[in-house]
Amino acid sequence: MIVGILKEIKVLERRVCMTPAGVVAMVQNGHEVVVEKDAGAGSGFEDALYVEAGATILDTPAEVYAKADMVMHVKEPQPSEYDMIREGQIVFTYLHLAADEPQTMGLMKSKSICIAYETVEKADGSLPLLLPMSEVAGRMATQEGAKYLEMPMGGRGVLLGGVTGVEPATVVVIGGGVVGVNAAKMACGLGAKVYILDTNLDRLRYLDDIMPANCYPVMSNPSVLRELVLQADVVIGAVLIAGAKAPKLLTKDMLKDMKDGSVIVDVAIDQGGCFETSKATTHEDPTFVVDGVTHYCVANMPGAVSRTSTMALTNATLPYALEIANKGWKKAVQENEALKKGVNVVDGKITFKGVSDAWNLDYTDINELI
Ligand SMILES: NC(=O)C1=CN([C@@H]2O[C@H](COP(=O)(O)OP(=O)(O)OC[C@H]3O[C@@H](n4cnc5c(N)ncnc54)[C@H](O)[C@@H]3O)[C@@H](O)[C@H]2O)C=CC1
Ligand SMILES: CC(=O)C(=O)O
Repeated sequence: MIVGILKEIKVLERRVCMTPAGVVAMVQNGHEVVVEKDAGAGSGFEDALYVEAGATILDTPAEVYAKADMVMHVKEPQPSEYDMIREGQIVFTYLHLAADEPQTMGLMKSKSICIAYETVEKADGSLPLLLPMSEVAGRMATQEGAKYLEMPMGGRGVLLGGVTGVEPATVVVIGGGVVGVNAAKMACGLGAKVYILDTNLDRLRYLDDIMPANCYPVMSNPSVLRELVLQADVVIGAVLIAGAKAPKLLTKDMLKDMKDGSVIVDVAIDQGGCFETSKATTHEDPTFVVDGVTHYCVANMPGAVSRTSTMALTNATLPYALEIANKGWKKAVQENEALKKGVNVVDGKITFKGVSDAWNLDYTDINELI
């Protein structure tokens, strides 16, 4: 198979979807790899390293789309790319289609096979290709919260951990999954008072066992949330209903009673966001203020720490990319249930329920197509 590695084009997105080490593995398995010029430069992987690994460098995305059987990205294809995608081509990347109607339509029209990293799901419910970026985004969420609490950044001038004789900040994390735990771990390590909310009692029990003493796992419901966000200096949104739009948990009404200069970080923005006032921002202009509360809503947070993220992401995606390349998408999906859950669009048909529900489109069971 010919595998195409595209350069990211979202604002200040510097990750790349395959390291030179990944190219070596592809080539060893008998595949040809074409890499768009400078695709890895933002993560410290120059073109020469890809050539040494056995890849060919192409100048433009159009050439990569024209040549490859499977194209890989980190972020979703942008509108300028929809018409370059060929019928029957495999597109393997983050898609987040339940939050992006134009992209859903663009990919349906392309008649390609679109496999979303974020909906690949193992039998235990874990999301192996979302997990590494959730670890990064969770850890970053606390850093961003701490940064925007500083007075020169428009915050209320509170140090997350406090100091001797002065109480620490209160951090409320909504969602106790991978993002939530990583955010809470960082906030606890810095000495904040941390509440972590989830609706899954087993998960809360687990968090109660493993988290440090300054972390309080709490059952999430609207009245508890209202009470806690009023005390909060930082609120981190980290809920997920896999592949579906995020529920709006922090309402406009709650927001207006929050402390002036407090910060909310909506990590779930890639699934539409879990705060009513959220709208996606970019690394170029990451924040905006509503009712005195700073909103940080960057949909590709890990892009800011591109080298760490590229390595963490490709550690997870490479085995799946190799399986698709080695077997072809149909056989790979027939033999790997986790990968099957990643298939969102096939030949113009939506095969992921969360996406068809989000846009009122017909749903086709993937088993009818393989
Ligand atoms: N903005 C960015 O750059 C990035 C965003 N993300 C996003 O972060 C979100 C969270 O991802 P993960 O932590 O990996 O998911 P996860 O599945 O590990 O955790 C989600 C948690 O939310 C909980 N939950 C669901 N509904 C809830 C509710 N109403 N109240 C409280 N908790 C609730 C679930 O029980 C689960 O424990 C996803 O939307 C993911 O796509 C992930 C990485 C990067
Ligand atoms: C999860 C995701 O969309 C990202 O890492 O950008």
